[in-house]
Amino acid sequence: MALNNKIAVVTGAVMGIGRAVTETLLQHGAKVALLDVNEIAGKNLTETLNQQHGTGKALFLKCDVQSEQEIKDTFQKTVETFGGIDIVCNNAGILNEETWEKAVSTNLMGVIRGTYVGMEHMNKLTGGRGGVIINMASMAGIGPFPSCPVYTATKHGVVGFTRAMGAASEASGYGIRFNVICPSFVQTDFLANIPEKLGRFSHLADAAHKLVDTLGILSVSEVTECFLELATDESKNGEALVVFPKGKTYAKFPSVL
Ligand SMILES: NC(=O)C1=CN([C@@H]2O[C@H](COP(=O)(O)OP(=O)(O)OC[C@H]3O[C@@H](n4cnc5c(N)ncnc54)[C@H](O)[C@@H]3O)[C@@H](O)[C@H]2O)C=CC1
Ligand SMILES: CC/C=C\C[C@H](O)/C=C/C=C\C=C\C=C\C(=O)[C@@H](O)C/C=C\CCC(=O)O
Repeated sequence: MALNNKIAVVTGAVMGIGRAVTETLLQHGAKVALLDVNEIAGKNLTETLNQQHGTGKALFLKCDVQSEQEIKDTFQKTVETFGGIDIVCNNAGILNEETWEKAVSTNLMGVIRGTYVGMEHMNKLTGGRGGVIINMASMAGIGPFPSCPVYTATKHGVVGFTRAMGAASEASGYGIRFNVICPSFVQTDFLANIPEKLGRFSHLADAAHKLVDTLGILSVSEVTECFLELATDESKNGEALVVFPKGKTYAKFPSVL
């Protein structure tokens, strides 16, 4: 699928990986709705992006992915402004083992909300034109990360949900592909103040930092390369693409059948 003239929604679009995904989409000729809780930075970024890529290519919409109503309203506004939705990147996520219910609501339920509302506009069976939904998980969605069990659970949930949605789409004819990216550590503000974010597991922060040293740190562009591959390659559906500094690989899962 070529990205030129496609319409995309990115959650958590103002910083880090979401911002890089947004910039990549714009560079490839797509129009992007940037959804984020950070209104001031979001508006400033969008002004800059419109100067770089052309007026009206980027649209900032304040949205907390914890709110189904805000997701519905902002996706609707995207459709009214740009004329449809072809690509959704459910990227917004936090690490906080203390306020763990917020982490579940943001990382897992936010992805499910964004997926289901996105489908209302994209599903070919209900008048949409199909497209691709790419969710942001983590390597912690593949293996257990002892210092952050709830974060691990949310990311395992995102991987399982996305794979199941890929299979459901194929079986139902939605015309939407569903894929998930599982990066190891990425150079963003997300990695700041890790011990504070681990709550009752802050005593395991040193082990987490050692893992960062062992695995190394990815640049956001290494993640956007994965995004581009999963967005443009029409053969990819229900895939989990794991990326770490050594390279990227499609995850293989044991079959229970
Ligand atoms: N940085 C890393 O090492 C890794 C990050 N990830 C995942 O990638 C995604 C993005 O992470 P980063 O860019 O590193 O984080 P970041 O902290 O740099 O940026 C997150 C963005 O999401 C927004 N956001 C947070 N809560 C939100 C909410 N409830 N609704 C809407 N927007 C919200 C923030 O305002 C910010 O713009 C997350 O899902 C994270 O779990 C996955 C693997 C590694
Ligand atoms: C502290 C969390 C910071 C960032 C989270 C982000 O999503 C990045 C995750 C990157 C790597 C994930 C690693 C997953 C680890 C596993 O698969 C484990 O099974 C490895 C085993 C031990 C880890 C060492 C430890 O923490 O004790």
